[in-house]
Amino acid sequence: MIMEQAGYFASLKEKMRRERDTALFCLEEVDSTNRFAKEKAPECGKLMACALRQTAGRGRLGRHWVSPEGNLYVSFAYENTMPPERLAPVTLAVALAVCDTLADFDVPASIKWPNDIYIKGKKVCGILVETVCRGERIPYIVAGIGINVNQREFPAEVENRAVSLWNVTGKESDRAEIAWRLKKQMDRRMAQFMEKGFAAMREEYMQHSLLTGREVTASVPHTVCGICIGVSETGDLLLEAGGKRIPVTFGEVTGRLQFEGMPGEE
Ligand SMILES: O=C(O)CCCC[C@@H]1SC[C@@H]2NC(=O)N[C@@H]21
Repeated sequence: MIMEQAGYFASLKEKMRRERDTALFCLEEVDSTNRFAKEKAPECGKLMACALRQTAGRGRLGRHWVSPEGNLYVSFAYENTMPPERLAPVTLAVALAVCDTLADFDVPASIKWPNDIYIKGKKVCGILVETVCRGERIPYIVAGIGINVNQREFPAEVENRAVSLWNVTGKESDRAEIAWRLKKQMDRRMAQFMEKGFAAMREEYMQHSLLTGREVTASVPHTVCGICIGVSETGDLLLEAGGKRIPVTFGEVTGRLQFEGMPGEE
């Protein structure tokens, strides 16, 4: 039984009362908060949609995001002012907003490029950014964020890869407080991104980068194995292999992630 559930939405609504520029939706159950936010954005503009559970949560690369009660499932819609060709690294800005939020609760976390959030070598949060398109234009961006908060146990097939805040802190966390902080950090990072682009936050991203200095394998789409030397000003992952610098713009990267010395790592 998750004790904080009873007050979650009431407390979030209270905190959001003065945020008049953002429409808030608190949903007991929805297929996907991202799908919901994409549908509502043209009518409502800036919005925040939270759900207790999702029946068809969407993950990256067409995967399913299993969404039991106890965790945070939230999507934000923002009006986009960035030209489409400069928009790709917005997903990295969202990852930074999640790290900023977890830091507010004294939980240091790392980013596995492009936008998976890790604590102690295990994934605590997934991010899926989608767009609302009108012809050539992209009027809205939807950033969907799933944070494992009060889930205590994971299915056997993912338990060595997934972690929750409960696993890390040993206590229940207040989702309303986390959602509220996340909203503030998202507003800040999205404004920074729209105004100055990813280059303005690249250094901070690098400080959270889980892969830098590690050997990683990327599918670009052919498989490349190299040492990660960081992230470019346009948000590409940079690998060094065979004396060459190889930018990776999209796809899956893998590497040995349970190692020492990174923020939030053991
Ligand atoms: O790591 C991933 O594959 C991304 C997972 C993103 C999950 C979140 S939960 C809230 C929002 N709604 C969705 O349907 N997906 C995102």
